[in-house]
Amino acid sequence: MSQQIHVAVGVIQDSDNRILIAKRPEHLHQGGKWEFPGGKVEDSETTSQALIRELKEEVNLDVVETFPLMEIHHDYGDKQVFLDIHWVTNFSGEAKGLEGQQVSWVEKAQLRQYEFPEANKAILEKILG
Ligand SMILES: Nc1nc2c([nH]c(=O)n2[C@H]2C[C@H](O)[C@@H](COP(=O)(O)OP(=O)(O)OP(=O)(O)O)O2)c(=O)[nH]1
Ligand SMILES: [Mg+2]
Repeated sequence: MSQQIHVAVGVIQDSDNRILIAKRPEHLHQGGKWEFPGGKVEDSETTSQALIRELKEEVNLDVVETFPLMEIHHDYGDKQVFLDIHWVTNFSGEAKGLEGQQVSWVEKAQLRQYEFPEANKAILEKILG
């Protein structure tokens, strides 16, 4: 039986109400699709510690405050994920793809034009209403 992967995910919104998305490198699971930045929660850390660490490592942002948004369990067949998703509206720094990935600030109304992993459909429903 394969283990579920616990992932801390940030829906990062700036003062113009734009959302930060990043393109997953092709060689990764769900590669080539756009995602909300985040990554695996390590055994030694809380979800919020993981989120702070991942957003610094991946997109160069210093998180100040987060609020729980939703939790999603999804089975991709080859991988089971538990996405622990938080709003991030309070942060500092300039967003940069520090792992070479493309990052983009997108108007909410434009988000549906991007291809996301299947599990993200519920996130889009929630934030777009
Ligand atoms: N970050 C993120 N991951 C997502 C989203 N939607 C979704 O299904 N996932 C899945 C894809 C991956 O299977 C998993 C995240 O794992 P990952 O490999 O990117 O984790 P990581 O950033 O810690 O990367 P790694 O260096 O440990 O490999 O969650 C999303 O919006 N953001
Ligand atoms: Mg990641």
